[in-house]
Amino acid sequence: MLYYMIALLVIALDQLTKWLVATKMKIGESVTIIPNALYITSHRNRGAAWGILQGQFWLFYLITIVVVIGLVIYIQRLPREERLFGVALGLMLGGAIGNFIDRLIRKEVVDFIHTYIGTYNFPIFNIADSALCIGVALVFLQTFMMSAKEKENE
Ligand SMILES: CCC[C@@H]1OC(=O)[C@@H](C)C[C@H](C)CCCCC(=O)CCC[C@@H](CC)/C=C/C=C(\COC)CC[C@@H](O)[C@@H](O)C[C@H](O)CNC1=O
Repeated sequence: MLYYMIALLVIALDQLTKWLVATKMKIGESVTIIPNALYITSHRNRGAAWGILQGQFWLFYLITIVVVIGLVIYIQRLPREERLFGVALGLMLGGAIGNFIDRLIRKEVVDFIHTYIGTYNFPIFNIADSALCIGVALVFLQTFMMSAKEKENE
C-alpha cells in the first residue's frame, strides 16, 4: 500500500511542476538555476527519451499500460521484507503514469529540468522521468546486491 502512496506522490509532484511550467513559462523560455549546470527550460517532447519515436502515441500507450500492469502485479506479489524494492517499483509506477497523463491530455510531454553534464547538453526531462530512472537504478542496485549476497553464501 505504501508503494502506491509513493506513486501518487510522484504523480502529484510531476503534474504540479508540469502545470506550473506550462502555465507560467512560454515554450523555450529558460531560467538559470546554476550557470552552466542547471536551468528550468520550458520544453515539449512528442516522443520518448531523446525524442525518439515522435508521435507514436499508440506505441507509448501500449508500452506504458504493459509497464504499469507489470509493476502492479510485481508490487502485489512482493514479499513484505522487500521494502526498498517496493519503493523502486512505486517510483517507476508514478513516473510511467505521470508521462502517460501528459500523453493522454496534452499529446506531448512537458519537460523542464535542463542540465549540462560537463559540456554535454543532457536532454530536458521532468519529475516523472527522474522517478523512472531512479526506480530503474534502484532495481538494478537491489538485483546486483542480492546476487552478490548469494555468491557470499555459496
Ligand atoms: C526515462 C524514460 C523516458 C520516459 O519513458 C516513459 O515515459 C515510459 C514509461 C514509456 C515510454 C513510452 C517507453 C520508454 C522507452 C524507453 C526509452 O525511452 C529509453 C529510456 C532510457 C532511460 C534510462 C532508464 C534514459 C533516460 C533518458 C532521459 C531521462 O533522463 C532523466 C531523457 C528524457 C527526455 O528525453 C524527455 O524529453 C523524455 C520525455 O519526458 C518522455 N519520457 C519518456 O518517454
